[in-house]
Amino acid sequence: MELPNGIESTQELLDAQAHIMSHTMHFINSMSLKCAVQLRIPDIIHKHRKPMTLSELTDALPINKSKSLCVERLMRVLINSRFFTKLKISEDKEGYWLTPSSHLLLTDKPFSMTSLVIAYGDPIFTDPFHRISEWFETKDPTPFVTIHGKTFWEQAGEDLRLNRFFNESMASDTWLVSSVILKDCRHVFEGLKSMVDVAGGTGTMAKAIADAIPGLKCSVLELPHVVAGLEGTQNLTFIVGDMFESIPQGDAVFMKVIITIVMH
Ligand SMILES: C[S@@+](CC[C@H](N)C(=O)[O-])C[C@H]1O[C@@H](n2cnc3c(N)ncnc32)[C@H](O)[C@@H]1O
Repeated sequence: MELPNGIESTQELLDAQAHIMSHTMHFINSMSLKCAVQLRIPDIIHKHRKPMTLSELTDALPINKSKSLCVERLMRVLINSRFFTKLKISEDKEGYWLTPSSHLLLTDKPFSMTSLVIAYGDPIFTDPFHRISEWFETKDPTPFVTIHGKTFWEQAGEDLRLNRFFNESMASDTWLVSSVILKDCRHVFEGLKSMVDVAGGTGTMAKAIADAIPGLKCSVLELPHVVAGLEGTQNLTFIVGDMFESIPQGDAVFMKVIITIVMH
């Protein structure tokens, strides 16, 4: 067998093929994760309170039972990506159990990331990634604009569903991050009198910081559709504006998930 140019051994040939296959199929990991959240597999296993066998899990799932064999395949993908683990129940039985990551996929629990998984797995986010090469040929600022003819933020301003689920998913992420920041980096905010959270979403971070630091007044600069109907408090103010036009004065400026997402 003649090896292609640039490949020196059969092993290198097979490694290169596996490498390409792995990256080509990688989207299956994201979609399997989304499916697990939609089917509430973490909740079902958690509610069972002990490792769950394949047949117990299949019975508990709201699925067409003719698909039960595929549950095993789905769980295999999810175990491989460390969302679940398999534990021995008895000599000849194993059961699925949660990992630290799947504890964050329980609904209605602190730090739940389910809304983020669903939001980022939505076609509104994934479709533009199918069109990146086409976007490179245009002058459009993002692939989202190539598909929808407007920026993501403009679209969210017109589409209530998108606005709601995006804001919710950001708030859930921020809930977790704000807890860690206030636990480990509280000293950064101490002594400040005012702080502006630029593009601060629905104010989850600013509220957490303002509540934790006495004497600190926080404001959130945001687009109108994000803060419509939200009311501030004595130490939290919502300001409608465009961060590319002006940023209100403050002792400190806070930005989370802005530089890479909004600045282009
Ligand atoms: C990825 S989200 C991050 C939200 C928040 N910082 C968080 O981490 O939860 C980006 C935010 O930027 C806001 N945004 C986008 N363009 C903006 C602009 N020109 N001026 C102010 N806010 C903007 C969006 O409405 C959105 O809430």
